[in-house]
Formats: sequence, structure tokens, C-alpha cells
Amino acid sequence: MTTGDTTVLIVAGGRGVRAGGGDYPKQYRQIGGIPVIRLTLDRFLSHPSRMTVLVVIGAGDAEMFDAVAPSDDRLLPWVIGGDNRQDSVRRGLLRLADDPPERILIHDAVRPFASNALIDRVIAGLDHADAVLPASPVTATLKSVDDSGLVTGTVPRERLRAAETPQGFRFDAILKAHNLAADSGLSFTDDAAVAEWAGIPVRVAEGETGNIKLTTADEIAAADHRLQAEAALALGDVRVGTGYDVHAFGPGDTVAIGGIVIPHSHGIVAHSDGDVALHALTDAILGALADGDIGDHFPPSDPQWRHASSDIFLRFAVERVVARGGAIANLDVTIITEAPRISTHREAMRTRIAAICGLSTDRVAIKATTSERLGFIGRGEGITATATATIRLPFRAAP
Ligand SMILES: Nc1ccn([C@@H]2O[C@H](COP(=O)(O)OP(=O)(O)OP(=O)(O)O)[C@@H](O)[C@H]2O)c(=O)n1
Ligand SMILES: C[C@](O)(CO)[C@H](O)COP(=O)(O)O
Repeated sequence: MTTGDTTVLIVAGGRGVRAGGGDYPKQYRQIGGIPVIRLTLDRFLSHPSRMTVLVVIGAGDAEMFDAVAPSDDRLLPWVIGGDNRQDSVRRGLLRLADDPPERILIHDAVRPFASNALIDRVIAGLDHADAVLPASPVTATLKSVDDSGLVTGTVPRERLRAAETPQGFRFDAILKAHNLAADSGLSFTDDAAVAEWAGIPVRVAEGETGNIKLTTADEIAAADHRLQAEAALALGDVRVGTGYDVHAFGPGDTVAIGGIVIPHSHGIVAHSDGDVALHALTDAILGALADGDIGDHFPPSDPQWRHASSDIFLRFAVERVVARGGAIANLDVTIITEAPRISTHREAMRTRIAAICGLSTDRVAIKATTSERLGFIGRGEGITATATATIRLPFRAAP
């Protein structure tokens, strides 16, 4: 397949009357949060063959187009289109005529789902033909109907194909055909029809039923739902949980904070090792799962947790996420104490927590503050930590 010297002409000059019209044509409406024309442009600009793209826009649409167009040096300055699709295509072809490409793909701005494989099939077809039409078999039973609404017959569908775009052509051949068609005053709804009329053999390439043209408001709404659902599936069921813990200082000379042991003028009064950061994180993860709290799973009354290292609790919470097919997106802790100073231990804490949870350290944040000598923290009587955990569960995860 030869892919060099292929330009794409995207026609976006229509008013979208069948979709409801208005000042905001359908190619500028959003599906899945992105303007239709932007999706279409991205399809072609991201194609590996690095094609040049020319867009034909409606008179008065320049501001709308410039607002949504990507910045890419392969995107040529737009051309203003005509009163119908055929005229818009011809205006685009004429713009390219001074420095013509070898091959041209002509595509509707309102077909945002053309795949790379489909584009490849059309380009490959041009190695053996001057005109290539992607098309799919018609699956509906087709009826002809008279003006009174009576069925006059059933149309055999075996030889019928529904035409799609991008349609591919040798540039010189389709420009000539369009010029002849314009001179003759005939009108056609696609460029393959212009080629057929001009006597150019049109070869069919396998189309894609997903490569729909957004013609009606219902089709736009369905495409929007499709992309929203895909995005939601990719993102998963995102949940956020928060946690809080407090412990008093007491006799001793070390404190466990954030999974590491730090020398201090006091110890921590606690049933376990009293690591407020790991306890807050454990509760944040359990909170995101709506799975009780640390005390439910590790009751202080149970002697087996006496002096336990708190990484056991945190790992347990992480395993509850993994057991539901989920993953932790990030953990964020704030430690509030007058002393010891946290900043010098921050990286060691991040590394340790990341290791306990099986995360990369860039998903773990440790912050610290004092309470400005106010309250029990300010008097150095205790230490607290708050935490937030964001997790992603698959949809339809077991409750
Ligand atoms: N004067 C025109 C008319 C159509 N098109 C483009 O041709 C493609 C064909 O799709 P179609 O659904 O026919 O678009 P509209 O003409 O906008 O729709 P309608 O007929 O409902 O007004 C669209 O990308 C449309 O923007 C164009 O560039 N210039
Ligand atoms: C070019 C086209 O998309 C091929 O299916 C189609 O013909 C364009 O517009 P239509 O007026 O909705 O047929």
C-alpha cells in the first residue's frame, strides 16, 4: 500500500437541517464531551501515514472552527464551502489544484468513527483503482412506496451497498469529474456518484457499520451515549474515601508515623503501633469501599493486634480493593503535629506506603502541618492524621 502524498478533504460546510439546524451545526455539537468535527479531525491527524488535512467550512463558521481545531501543521488553512455538499467538495479540490496531491480522501465531518483500518483499506484500494468507495451491505428489507403510502414492491438488497466516506480518488480524476458535473448542473449526494457519472470505475472497499453519518438528532444523541458509556467504562467506578486518626503521646522515645519509626522525645499511646498516618489511610480506603472502618476489622479489644505493625491494616484494606477487581488511584495524607518534624521523613514515608500498597510513589502524597500551638496538638499532647483515598472499581463490582 502506498500512503505518501495523500491529502484528506473534510467537508464541514453543511447546516445540519435534518438534525434540527440552528446557528450551531451538528459538526460543532459535542458527543462524549468533544465536538464531532474535532473527533473526525483527530481520526485523520492521528493516522500513522501523517496525511495533510484540508477542511471546508460554512461561511460564518470560522470562529467556531478555529475554537475547536487542533494546532497541527498538517492542517491547512480552511476553505469556505458552497450551497451543497458537491459544491463544498469542489471548492476544496480547487484549493488544492495548484499543488495537487496524488490521492485525495473525501470525508464527511459528521462521520467521526472511521477507523484506521477503514482508512487503510481505502488508501490501499487506490493502488488498483482511480476511485474507491467504502460501503457496507444493506441489512434492512427495502420497500418502494408510492405517493399514497402504498407499498409498490420489495427491492432486492443483495447487490445494494450503503455508501460511506472517506471515499478515495486519484486527485486529477476526481477534480476533472467534479468540474464536468458542475458545468453540467447535475447534482450528486456523494463523490463516488460524480465519478460514476464521469465514467470512472469505482471500486468498493469493505465499509464499517460503525462508521455512521450523524444525520438526525437521534443519531447524535445515540453517539453521545455510546461515547459517554465507553468513557465511563474506561474510567471505572471511581470512589473517594476519607480517614482520620488521633493518638496521644506518652512514654517512650520513638513514634511510628507513615510506616517508619522516628526518634522522638515521646512514644505513642496505642493498642497497635499507633501509626496515625497508616490508620487514617486504612480508613480512607475502607471508606471508599464502604466497607466499615479499621476498628470493625481489627477490634482494639482483640489481643492479637497489641503492638501490631500498622502496615498489616493498610495492606488488608488494599487487598479488599484488589479482591473486588479495583485499583488505588492515589493516596493523600496530612499529618498534624508540632513534633517530630515530618518534612525530613516525607520521602521515606512515601516510599514505605507505596511499597505496602503496591503503588508507585507518585501516587502517594504526604503533607504535614502544625496546629500553631493551639489545642492538644499545639500543647504537644498528641498527633493526628487525615487521609483521602481514590480508588477505581470495575462496574458491576460485587457489593
Ligand atoms: N453545503 C454543504 C452541505 C454539506 N456539507 C457537508 O457534507 C457532509 C454531509 O452530511 P449531511 O448530513 O448531508 O450534512 P448537512 O448538509 O449539514 O445536513 P442536512 O442535509 O441535514 O442539512 C457534512 O459533513 C456536511 O457538513 C458541506 O460541506 N457543505
Ligand atoms: C457522502 C455520504 O455520506 C455517503 O453516504 C452521503 O451521501 C452524504 O449525504 P446525504 O445527503 O445524507 O446522503
